[in-house]
Amino acid sequence: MKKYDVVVIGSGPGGLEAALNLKAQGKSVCVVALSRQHFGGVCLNSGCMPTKGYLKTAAIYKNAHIAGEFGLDIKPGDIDLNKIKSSVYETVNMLSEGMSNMMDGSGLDFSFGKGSLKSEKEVLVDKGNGETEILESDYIIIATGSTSARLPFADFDGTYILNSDQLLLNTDLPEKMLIIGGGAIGCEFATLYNSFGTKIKIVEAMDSLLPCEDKDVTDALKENFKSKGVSVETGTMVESLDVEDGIVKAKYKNAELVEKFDKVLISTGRIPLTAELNLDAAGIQTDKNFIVVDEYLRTTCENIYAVGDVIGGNMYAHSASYEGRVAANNILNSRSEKLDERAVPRVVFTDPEIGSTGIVKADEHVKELYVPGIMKGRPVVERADVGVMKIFVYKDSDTVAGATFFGKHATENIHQMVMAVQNKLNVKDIAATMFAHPTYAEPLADLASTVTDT
Ligand SMILES: Cc1cc2nc3c(=O)[nH]c(=O)nc-3n(C[C@H](O)[C@H](O)[C@H](O)COP(=O)(O)OP(=O)(O)OC[C@H]3O[C@@H](n4cnc5c(N)ncnc54)[C@H](O)[C@@H]3O)c2cc1C
Ligand SMILES: NC(=O)c1ccc[n+]([C@@H]2O[C@H](COP(=O)([O-])OP(=O)(O)OC[C@H]3O[C@@H](n4cnc5c(N)ncnc54)[C@H](O)[C@@H]3O)[C@@H](O)[C@H]2O)c1
Repeated sequence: MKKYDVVVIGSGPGGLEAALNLKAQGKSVCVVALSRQHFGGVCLNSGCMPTKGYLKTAAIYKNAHIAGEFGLDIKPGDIDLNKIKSSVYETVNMLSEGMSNMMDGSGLDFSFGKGSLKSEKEVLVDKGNGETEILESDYIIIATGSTSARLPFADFDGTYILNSDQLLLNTDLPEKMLIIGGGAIGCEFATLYNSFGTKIKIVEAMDSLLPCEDKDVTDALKENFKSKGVSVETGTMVESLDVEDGIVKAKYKNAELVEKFDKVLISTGRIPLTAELNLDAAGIQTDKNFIVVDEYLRTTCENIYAVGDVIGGNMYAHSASYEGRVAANNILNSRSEKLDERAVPRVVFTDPEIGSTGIVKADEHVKELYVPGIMKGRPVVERADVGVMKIFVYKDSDTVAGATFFGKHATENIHQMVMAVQNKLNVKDIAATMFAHPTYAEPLADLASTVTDT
C-alpha cells in the first residue's frame, strides 16, 4: 500500500491548487483523477473555457452584424456549429495539453480511477478494469466538484433536453430554444445562442434573473435581453417536457399554455459529486449532499478537508482554487487560516457583462451610491449599451462594502472594487484616484465622489 502525506480526490481547480501548494512545501502528494483528460476539471473541459471560447465567436458574429453602424460593409455568413465547435476545442485542447505537461513536471503522483473513502486515512481507487488501489494518507482533501442538476420530470437525452455539457457539444443550430433556469449558465447560453440567431425563451422560478444580484442590474439585463428578442419569464416554472416527433412540448405550471421548442437547456443549478465517495467511512456530514466544512475547510472528520463546488457556496473556479490554497495552508500550519470571502468576484459573461463583489444590498449599515446612466465618452463612441454602476459603502466608516457593474468589460473592471473591498479602502480614496480617459472604468471616480456623510 502506498503512503502519502496528503491524497487529493479530484483534479479540478480546487484539487490541483491544493496539491501543487502542498507539493511546493515538501509534502508527498497523490492526486486521484478519473483520467488525464479530467485534469482541470469542469472549468477547463466543460465550463469556463469552452463557454468563453463560444462567447468570443458569438461576439465576433454579432459585431459583423452591426458593422454597418460603424460605416463598414461586412456580410456575416451562416452559422456552422461544427466549425465553431472545432475552433473552440482547438484552444481548449491546447490548454488541456499544457495542463497535462504541467502535471508531468509537477512532482505530484497520480492515481487514475474513481476515488472513495475506505477509512479516515485510506482512499480506495477503482481503476474501472476490476482493479483497485488503496492509498494511505495522513490527510485527505475532497475536491470532486459538481454536475448539472436534473428536473424530476425530464431526463437529459442529449438531443432535445440537454445540460450544459451536452449543449457545448451540440452542432445542430435550433430555431427555438427554451432555457430553464436564469442563473449564470442560463444567461450565458442565452447570450450565445441569441447571437447565433436562435429564438430564446428563459424561464426563471425566482422573481429575477440571477436572483442573488442587485435588482437594477438584473432588471437591466432582462431589458437588454428583451431588446435582442430574448423572452424572459420570471416567477415561472415548467411543469412537464414531452418530446414528440423531434419537438419538445413545454407545459408551464398554473397555466394552460403549451409551447414547442427544438431544444431545451436545463440550467437550474449544480449538485455536488458526493454520492459515490462513501463519506460514512469517515463520519463526514453533508447538507443537501454538499460536504459540511468549518471556517478552516475541515470536514466533520479531523484530518479530511473539502474544497470547491463539492462544499457549495461560491461555485467559481477562482473560489475553488482559493479554497484549495486555504486547505493546503491549514494542513501545513495546523489550522491557521480562516476562509475570507468578503471580496469574491462574481462574474457573468453576458453581453454586456456583469461583475459584482462583496455586499450589493443597502441596509441600516450600508448605503448605495448610484447615478443611473453614468457614462463617459468611450462607451458613446463605441456605441456600447448603457449599463449600471453601483458602489456600496459602510455608513459608519465610508469603507467600500461591495460593488456591482453591468456593462462592457464589467468582468475586468470589477477587480478594482475587489481590491477596494478586500483592503477596506475608503470610498473617498477612489474619488481621489486618477482614472485614465477614455475608459469604461473612469465613471467610478465620479460615482465615488457622490458619497455624503450620512
Ligand atoms: C457551463 C459552465 C460554465 C462555467 N463558467 C465559469 C466561469 O466562467 N468562471 C468561473 O469561475 N466558474 C465557472 N464555472 C464553474 C467552475 O467550472 C467550477 O466552479 C469549478 O470547476 C469547480 O472546481 P472544483 O475543483 O471544485 O471541481 P471540478 O472542476 O468539478 O473538478 C472536479 C474533478 O474531480 C473529478 N471527480 C469527481 N469525482 C471523482 C472521484 N470519485 N474520483 C476522482 N475524480 C473525481 C471530476 O471528474 C472533475 O474532473 C462554470 C461551470 C459550468 C458548468
Ligand atoms: N461566469 C461564471 O463565473 C459562471 C458561468 C457559469 C456557471 N457558473 C457557476 O456554475 C454554477 C451553476 O450555474 P447555474 O446557472 O446552473 O446555477 P445557478 O444556481 O446560478 O442558477 C440556477 C437558476 O435556476 C433557477 N431555478 C432552479 N430551479 C428552477 C426551476 N425548476 N425552474 C426555473 N428556474 C429554476 C434558480 O432560481 C437559479 O436562478 C453557479 O454556481 C455559477 O457560479 C459560473
